[in-house]
Amino acid sequence: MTVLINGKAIAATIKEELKAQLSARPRVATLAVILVGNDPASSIYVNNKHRACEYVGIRSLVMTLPDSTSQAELLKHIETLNQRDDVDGILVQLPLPAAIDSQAVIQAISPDKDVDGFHPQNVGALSMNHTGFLPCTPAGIIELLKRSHIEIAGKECVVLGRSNIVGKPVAQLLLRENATVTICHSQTKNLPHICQRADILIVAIGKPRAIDSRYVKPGAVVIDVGIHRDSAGLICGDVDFNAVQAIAGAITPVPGGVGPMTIAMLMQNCLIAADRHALRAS
Ligand SMILES: Nc1nc(=O)c2c([nH]1)NC[C@@H]1CN(c3ccc(C(=O)N[C@@H](CCC(=O)O)C(=O)O)cc3)C=[N+]21
Repeated sequence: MTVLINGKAIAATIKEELKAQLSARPRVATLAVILVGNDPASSIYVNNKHRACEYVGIRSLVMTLPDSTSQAELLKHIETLNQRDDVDGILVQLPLPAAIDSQAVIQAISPDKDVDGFHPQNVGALSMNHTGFLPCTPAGIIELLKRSHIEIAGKECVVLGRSNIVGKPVAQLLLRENATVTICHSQTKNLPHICQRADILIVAIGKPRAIDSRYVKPGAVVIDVGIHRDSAGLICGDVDFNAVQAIAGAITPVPGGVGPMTIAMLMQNCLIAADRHALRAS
């Protein structure tokens, strides 16, 4: 019997917990989100984040800037938000227009307000097990495994993809949880063979339905980070769900798997940011 890992339900539980904690704080937490341009997927995600904020009781300020915004203008907005004492967390939705250097933008965000966990200081903190902000998708994956009572310590984990926002940080977090971790990428040889080793397979390659049953050991846990809209308009992941669910021990659906957990972890990071902010001010 394959277990369907219900990220939507687990995320709802976490948001419920955060709502209770936030309501006990004397000061309302505030997240500022900057969206540059009008990519339809980005608009959906930003909207989902805004709705989650409203639900848990975080004040959300969404700043929508035109596609023509210059890097200098964007940096000026970030600097203003860095200085504002009523703003606890700052998120600049990615991807940014090609004319803007995302790395420069990420580095401009105060590490104390970097609720995405993308600033080099927070990336370094993750690899050294220091206090920082964990990136939301990787943190959401670990939380999904823990709340599904899936043991990580000692397990063979294979991560497909080496991006800065998912592959590399989720590998770090799995390592921190005492897994044996292999990271695979576009130049990995014998990919199906290596994936077959995995007790836990994390797929973050950005290719619709690319991973089928040849990559999966019977009974393995499969976590699908991808999100795509196919030619028929259906939302799908990087995993061919219908093919893999027959063989996996547990699997996340898309939608309703990792995506909602990313947002729940963002809400958690906002609470943490607000608490640390209050502590610094006291
Ligand atoms: N600075 C920054 N931080 C991010 O965290 C960030 C980003 N940029 N850029 C894009 C990716 C992607 N991402 C998602 C968030 C929610 C869903 C989500 O809510 N997914 C729903 C369905 C969404 C739908 O209806 O399309 C689900 O999987 O069930 C998906 C993807 C955050 N990202």
